[in-house]
Amino acid sequence: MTAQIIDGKQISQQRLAVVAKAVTGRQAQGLRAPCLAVVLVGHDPASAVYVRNKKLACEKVGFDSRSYELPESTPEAELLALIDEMNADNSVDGILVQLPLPEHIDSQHVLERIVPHKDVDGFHPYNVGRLAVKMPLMRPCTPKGVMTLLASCGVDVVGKKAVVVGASNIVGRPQALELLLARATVTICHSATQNLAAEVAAADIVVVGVGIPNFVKGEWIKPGAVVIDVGINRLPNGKLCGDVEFDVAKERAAMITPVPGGVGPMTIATLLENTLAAAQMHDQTI
Ligand SMILES: Nc1nc2c(c(=O)[nH]1)N[C@@H](CN(C=O)c1ccc(C(=O)N[C@@H](CCC(=O)O)C(=O)O)cc1)CN2
Ligand SMILES: [Mg+2]
Repeated sequence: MTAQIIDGKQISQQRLAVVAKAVTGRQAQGLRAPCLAVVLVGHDPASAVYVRNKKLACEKVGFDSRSYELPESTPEAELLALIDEMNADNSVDGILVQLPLPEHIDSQHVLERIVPHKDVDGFHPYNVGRLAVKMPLMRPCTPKGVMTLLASCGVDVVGKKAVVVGASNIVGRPQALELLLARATVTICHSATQNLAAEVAAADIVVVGVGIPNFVKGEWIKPGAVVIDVGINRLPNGKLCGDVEFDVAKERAAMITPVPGGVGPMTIATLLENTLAAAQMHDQTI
């Protein structure tokens, strides 16, 4: 079997077109365009690319965006003060602080400073907690984007055995909560998992986000499984690759996401969907 390659780029463009239409609709009603504030601290080259792509996506759908590019040495207190300003600013609907932050800044402090209704990344413990108690509000973009991909490809998650490899706050943990919300039977694997190959081999749906090239071997994949690769690794030759051994896995899976062009573009489309939702919630409070 050769897998269907899931085209995340195309699906993300369809989602962005829906967001763009909603912006035009808002403006026709006399409402302003949603506004996303993006904060980048330091000069991590990958983060700079992601932030630029987020700003371009905002332009594409007609959002306003504000950009704050702060030096690597920015004190945590200064960043917290900027967040306080944006929290209080009625013209800002969504606030995003690009991760990772420099070592001297406590990321959790920063993420918890954003008011939950402007937390379009869905990283505030309030929003993670809401997802855990089946009352999602702002949902982390990558895991929600994965659920959109699965739904767009007609994958029925209910009752399926889903295995999430990686337990990070950005991907693995919220991904497991999303899959549980969708009524899959979920296993989370991490660095202390005893027999990873056997766990993966039992899965109907595998989502991998560990940040190690080719970490999940193609021969572990159950024939007919759906494989979602969240990893984005830059190889010494400059090429990008995921966390799954793609060439072998694609000969066993029913569907698989490529890297690039799979989950990555969905993360940005979902961020814009969350920002639109934040603006809609904001309309209801004024
Ligand atoms: N505040 C946040 N920080 C980080 C997040 C996040 O969701 N919020 N996730 C990642 C990085 N990320 C978004 O910020 C992200 C990563 C990759 C892509 C993407 O489109 N990738 C492309 C390839 C792009 C390239 O050429 O490098 C793809 O996979 O096709 C979008 C967003 C960590 N930080
Ligand atoms: Mg830190």
